[in-house]
Amino acid sequence: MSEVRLSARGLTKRFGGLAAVNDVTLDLWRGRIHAVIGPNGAGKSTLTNLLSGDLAPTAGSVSLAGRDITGWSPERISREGLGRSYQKTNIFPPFTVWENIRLAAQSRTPHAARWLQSASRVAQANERAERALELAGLQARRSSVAGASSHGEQRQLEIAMTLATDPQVLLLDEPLAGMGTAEAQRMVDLLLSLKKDHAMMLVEHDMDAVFTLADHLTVMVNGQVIASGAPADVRANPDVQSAYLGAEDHA
Ligand SMILES: Nc1ncnc2c1ncn2[C@@H]1O[C@H](COP(=O)(O)OP(=O)(O)OP(=O)(O)O)[C@@H](O)[C@H]1O
Repeated sequence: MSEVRLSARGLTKRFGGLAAVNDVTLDLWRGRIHAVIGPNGAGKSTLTNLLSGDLAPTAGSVSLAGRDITGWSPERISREGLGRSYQKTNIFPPFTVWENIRLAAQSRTPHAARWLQSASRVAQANERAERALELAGLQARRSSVAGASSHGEQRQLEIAMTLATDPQVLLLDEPLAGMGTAEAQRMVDLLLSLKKDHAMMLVEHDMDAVFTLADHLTVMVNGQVIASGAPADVRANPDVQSAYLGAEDHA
């Protein structure tokens, strides 16, 4: 059965006089992909930063698995089960694919415990890394130098590094950016395969991918949610068509 893993209520972020995110309420459910779309400057990245703890909200609250995490640091939120990938690749290019994933798995260990790495902690990190490598379909690339991998493989690696922290919730910021058709299809398949065990929020400009992947679609314009619901209903909404497409023309 689906369950809410992450909830935002009345989330607002002001930068001076600008409300970059204005009273946004949304739920992320395990087993569902929730896509957030909107023209440039709509507030999608700011919303993602508020959910991950990279920004503190001006107003509103966020809860993860029923626990209020408003104002927590990104590291603490990550340890609590939220994984986030960034628009720009975050990998260590000279290291191998495996080493990158292994480092990400280790980052899950609290700082204080890293000096006292017991054999069981090392084994747990190795297990998480192994599982993430497999989930992301990167077994064949295990020993490749990350920086020498294709753009698509680097984005896959980033997802694997996020998975290595064992998240319940995944926030994915434009995972298909800069990909060719074949790479994009591989990423779509990967995201679909991760849906069952995760609650996922996807910020993406590739509309074909959005309509293939999304179970729920939210449209933002000027910091506000103008529509949210089943993708077919949202697509047919005249407000979305005029506001979103109208704004996109001027983006
Ligand atoms: N740190 C900041 N200081 C001031 N204004 C900001 C800051 N970050 C974002 N903004 C403004 O907030 C608004 C929303 O920006 P945001 O990057 O969240 O939009 P977006 O929907 O992610 O856009 P894009 O699709 O281009 O990534 C924009 O007007 C932007 O200029």
